[in-house]
Amino acid sequence: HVPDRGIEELTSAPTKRMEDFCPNFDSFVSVPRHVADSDTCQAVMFMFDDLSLTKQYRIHRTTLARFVLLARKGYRDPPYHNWSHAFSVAHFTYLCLKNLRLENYLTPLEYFSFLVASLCHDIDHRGTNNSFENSSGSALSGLYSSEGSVLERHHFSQTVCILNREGCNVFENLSEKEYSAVLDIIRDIILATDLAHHLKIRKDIEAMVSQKKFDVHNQQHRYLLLCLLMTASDLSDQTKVWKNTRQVAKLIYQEFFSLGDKEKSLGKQPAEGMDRDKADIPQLQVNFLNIIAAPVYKAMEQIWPNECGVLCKQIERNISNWKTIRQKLENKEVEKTDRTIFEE
Ligand SMILES: Cc1nc2ccc(C(=O)N[C@]34C[C@H]5C[C@H](C[C@H](C5)C3)C4)cc2n2c(-c3ccccc3Cl)nnc12
Ligand SMILES: [Mg+2]
Ligand SMILES: [Zn+2]
Repeated sequence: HVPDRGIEELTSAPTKRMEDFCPNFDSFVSVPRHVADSDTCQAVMFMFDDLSLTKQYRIHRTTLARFVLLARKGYRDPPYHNWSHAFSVAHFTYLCLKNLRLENYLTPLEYFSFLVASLCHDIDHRGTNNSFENSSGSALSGLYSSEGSVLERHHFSQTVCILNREGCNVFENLSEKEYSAVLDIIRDIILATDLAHHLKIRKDIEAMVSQKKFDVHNQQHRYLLLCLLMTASDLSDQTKVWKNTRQVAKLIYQEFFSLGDKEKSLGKQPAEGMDRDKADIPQLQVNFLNIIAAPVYKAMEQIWPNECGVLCKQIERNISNWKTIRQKLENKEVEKTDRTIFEE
């Protein structure tokens, strides 16, 4: 049951203008985690309106409100993979749609699906990971382990359930054919958020962006671009100011270490990055940012040098900050405690 109070508030006249949500709301320098939790659903409605999606696809306000509220309700409350993450990912997608002129790179249905998929890409996340789902023989792995990307298939399935709910389908005015195309695009985008999948295709992405060969008529090129941009949105906390990056790392390792504790209680040895007794967080983050995150935004910079330079610069600053913390720990200048790593 969707909270009616929410629908009333969301469908009545908007109480906030863009700048009221957070400073520079439509610029890459803005920090969506600074938007008040009580304003996030209204801010999502604003994004659909501001991108003219509400008008273009004739989405009733109550339908959009119900959809956003149900998406929010679909998220649980683990330290990181919660509604705040979903909102900040959808916000980065909005920034890309708005600042990178994606109407010139994607079809209208891909453009629309990208924002919807971003909002729903982690629905019903349990704070676990695919390796845990498979090794614990969970219900989700029973359903999806033969295809892989167990969690991501579940997030997609939950998204379809929301769209099938009475009065919640933001795609209700599309034809049968368009709706089926949209579901395929949303599935591809959500499956692309499995980092193991990203690692498999990133050579193809780099080949496409390096020779400035992007061909908007090439369906495979548009698919690779959507995968790149979705991963960029999923990791976008790393392109923000250091305090945000550091705070997010704290949440991620809270989630990782709780999972590691759970694996230990099941008599399993967690991976080093999930083991609170072994993980060297500054080192792990320097590696993650250098090997996985930075190349994502460098690939974007090859297509949009003027707009994405700021993202690459901020990632470099954040890497350098992790290196400074690592150096202090190595020099034994400071104790290796959460305070040192996450608060100083
Ligand atoms: C800051 C930051 N650090 C992160 C450090 C590590 C990993 C991580 O999953 N590593 C890998 C390392 C190899 C190859 C694959 C599969 C597994 C084996 C596990 C990935 C993710 C991290 N991450 C994410 C994120 C993105 C998508 C899903 C879940 C998450 Cl948590 N978003 N932000 C961050
Ligand atoms: Mg995910
Ligand atoms: Zn995510």
